[in-house]
Amino acid sequence: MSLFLVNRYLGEEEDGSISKESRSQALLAKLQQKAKEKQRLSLTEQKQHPAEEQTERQEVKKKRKADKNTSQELQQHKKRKSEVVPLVVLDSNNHDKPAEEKKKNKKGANEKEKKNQSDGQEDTGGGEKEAETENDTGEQTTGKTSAPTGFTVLGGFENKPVQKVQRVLPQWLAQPDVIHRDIKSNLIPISHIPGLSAHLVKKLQNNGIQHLFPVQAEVIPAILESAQQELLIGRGGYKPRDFCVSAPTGSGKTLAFVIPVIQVLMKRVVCEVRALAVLPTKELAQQVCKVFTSYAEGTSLKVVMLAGQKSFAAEQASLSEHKGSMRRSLADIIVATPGRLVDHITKDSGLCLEHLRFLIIDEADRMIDSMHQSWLSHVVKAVYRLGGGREAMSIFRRTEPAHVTAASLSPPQMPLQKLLFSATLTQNPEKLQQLGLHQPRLFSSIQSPSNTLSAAPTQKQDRFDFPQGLTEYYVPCTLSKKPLLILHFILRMKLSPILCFTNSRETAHRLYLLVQLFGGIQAAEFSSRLSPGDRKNTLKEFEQGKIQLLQETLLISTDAAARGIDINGVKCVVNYDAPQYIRTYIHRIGRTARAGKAGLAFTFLLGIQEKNFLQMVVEAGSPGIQKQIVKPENLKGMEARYEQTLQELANVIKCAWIRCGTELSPAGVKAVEDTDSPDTTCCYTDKNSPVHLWILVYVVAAEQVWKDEQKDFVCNTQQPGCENACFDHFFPISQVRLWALQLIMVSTPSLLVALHVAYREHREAKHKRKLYKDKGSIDGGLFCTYTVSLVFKTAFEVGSLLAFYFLYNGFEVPILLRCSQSPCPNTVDCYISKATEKKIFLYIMGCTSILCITLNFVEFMYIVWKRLWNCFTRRYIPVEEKAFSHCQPPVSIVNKFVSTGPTVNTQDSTTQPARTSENQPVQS
Ligand SMILES: Nc1ncnc2c1ncn2[C@@H]1O[C@H](COP(=O)(O)OP(=O)(O)OP(=O)(O)O)[C@@H](O)[C@H]1O
Repeated sequence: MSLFLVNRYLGEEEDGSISKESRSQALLAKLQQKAKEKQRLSLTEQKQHPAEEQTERQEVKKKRKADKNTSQELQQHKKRKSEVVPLVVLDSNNHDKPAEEKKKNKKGANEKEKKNQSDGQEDTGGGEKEAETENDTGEQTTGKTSAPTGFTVLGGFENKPVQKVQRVLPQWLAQPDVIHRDIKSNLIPISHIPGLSAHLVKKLQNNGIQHLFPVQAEVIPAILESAQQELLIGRGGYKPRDFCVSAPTGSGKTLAFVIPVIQVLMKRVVCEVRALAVLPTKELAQQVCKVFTSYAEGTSLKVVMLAGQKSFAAEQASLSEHKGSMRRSLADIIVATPGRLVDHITKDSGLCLEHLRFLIIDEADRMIDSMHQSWLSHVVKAVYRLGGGREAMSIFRRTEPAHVTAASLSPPQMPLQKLLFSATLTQNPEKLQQLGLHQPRLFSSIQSPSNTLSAAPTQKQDRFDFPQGLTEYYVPCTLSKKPLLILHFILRMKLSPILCFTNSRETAHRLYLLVQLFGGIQAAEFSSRLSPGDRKNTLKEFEQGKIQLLQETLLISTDAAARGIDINGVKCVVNYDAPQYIRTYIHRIGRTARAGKAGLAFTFLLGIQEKNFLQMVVEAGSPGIQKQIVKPENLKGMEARYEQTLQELANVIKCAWIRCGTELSPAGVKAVEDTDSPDTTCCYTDKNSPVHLWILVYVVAAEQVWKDEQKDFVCNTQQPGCENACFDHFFPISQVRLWALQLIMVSTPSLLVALHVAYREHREAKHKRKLYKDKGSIDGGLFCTYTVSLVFKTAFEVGSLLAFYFLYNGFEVPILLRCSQSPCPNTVDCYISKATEKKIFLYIMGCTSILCITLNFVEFMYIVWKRLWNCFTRRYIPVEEKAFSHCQPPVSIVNKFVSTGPTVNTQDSTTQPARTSENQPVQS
């Protein structure tokens, strides 16, 4: 019925020069004028066709009457059917007709309306007609035509297409302080940063930092300036503005808040919690806590972490101590995860946030997503806990932020300043609103149309910035080829260390087992399967593996390591499974190309994923993702071994099921592997087992040879004691016992190795995953144990051999011995039984010892040589690898083994290398 269509969004009428008031006045005048015109028109029409109208009215009346009858009938019918609620049909005209008929009517009405307009309103112009046809404004038009005659039509101006609402960002979001994207060419010397304390300058220099990155150079002075009035009040008595920082991954955001917060808090007198950094995961909290601790060293500031790494009680003890009724805070800066933080707040564990000055929210977009946990409201409540009573009058009185008025500003207030950091900060004001920011100021490196007030209305998603040194590729593949591809990347393309992301922990685990069985790669798994402690160790070992240049290193991870984790020296990130969200993609690939370095990111894409993924990446503002096709020939060499590994994996899984009867765990798999494989570390000790068995047989045989030793030692004398003295002289130590002693001594070092191996197995079983390298290799501490054991074994063998030689006159066992020992009266003749047999046995023992010494020596030389060889081959990196490590455009390295087929974008052609010897696989 209503014909007022007021377009609230004035789209094309917008003119920057016209003020809002004048625009609305103009609109009002226009509306009034059009209403008058319409009224005049309808009056004229009424005068022109009074007879027609009369007939029409009668017809309408008749129709209504008929409708009324019908509706009454219907009502009665329905009443009869169910006597529940009487149905009142207000307008049977449309409601009782079938849908199709209604549509027809509508359409007809539309057409009629259009005709009327073209006939009667020639002044509306073609453009409007077009607009009406384009936009299906059926409802409004129907409303217009179905207006019963006899009513005064109000307004009645022509329909306009409904304008799309333009996204107009608040000014602080639309016009941020721009941060340079290129780190390398925008380094700022520390000395150029105003207001940085000497202590921090020295600390930075000690940590090898001479220049600050652009984000640090912008944000640090800004935060320092906002805290110029020390801790109590903001500048000029006002609350300081909150800061939001959006900069690419690896651009140094952590230091951008650590440095100013430390500098501001350094001057505090009483220890109270004044800074709280909230991070989404334990690993991140740990990382940030480490940076805070490092820069707080040498000051009286205390940093405490609340992330569940320690027990709740231990964390509680680290927060405060009580002396009588007095509470003393033990923390100035707290780094926490939201869950644990809320635990401490709600359980009143002694965490006092009443003096909180800085609330740092790192990975802010993720933290906004976790807002349903209402951690922020808990924090805010804890901060403004001081309510009525004595404190209300205090100078430190804090009230929750509300509208700024003269009254609210009159008492000075200790402000709570929020600092938000993220590489993918949302530009959605509704989301940001949840954080209750106070006059926020945005620092951003994004140069997109969204930075202008007339943001593109078609923009479906936020745009983000990508690290400068990053080169992105996608690799079209099939599901079955993915494992082969990752093996190819690591073994043939030598892109190690690789950080490989999967979408689920099951995929991560399966891939990990496969790579382990394939061999030649030091792989580790990082997912929620592991305990936090193990995750920490895994990251550490992965970094160390890279430092030690041990082997090809691969970390297979779920998105647990996608955000914020700073792993030193990751050359290449592989998205084994394509990420579903652009933010996930940006954070994953951001684990490489950090701090201005170069890096590669590969995404394996199935045919079905290609279109959507590429569209998502391009819309997010990627500088360009290139296509790489790995030729099937390049994978051929590995296929046989891969097939074999798949079979092995199937067997291993089967055996694990049979033996363990449980879910396949690395420990279970290892147990099966160890028994199935002939070359295990356990077998180093077991390898000696046949030898020992053989020796045992000897011992038993020797017992037979020597059992009559003293009984059959006969001397030609009656003098008591002489025979004993002579036997002792010629056999100072029983040969059998000496030999047994030799066996014990030689076996002891092997026992040490066995114990070490058992300890490692115990650790792996405890942590339910494989912690050590290949079964056959003696790595880490086991290498030392094994080498020491070899040295000792050899020494014992040599010692026993010498003992035999000197004690038994060079393995001589004569039949007749001449003895003149006391108490023998003179020289007497003594006879040894089975002398020749004993001599032969001694020779065999001697030869066995010599053989063992030789074997030990050869083995020792072999493992030392192997170790040296590994170091040698690793130290001398092939020229092309060196080129890569010196940040040459990584494209050439990629193309060493990757051929480019038909490409999607033109950049591909530039990445195609000439087929030279350099492009051949580097065989180690
Ligand atoms: N001024 C600097 N000079 C040299 N290295 C720096 C500097 N600032 C930071 N770094 C190093 O850069 C790396 C990345 O820094 P940081 O982890 O703070 O990045 P980020 O922006 O927080 O990344 P993300 O968004 O992934 O969390 C770290 O290893 C850090 O030590």
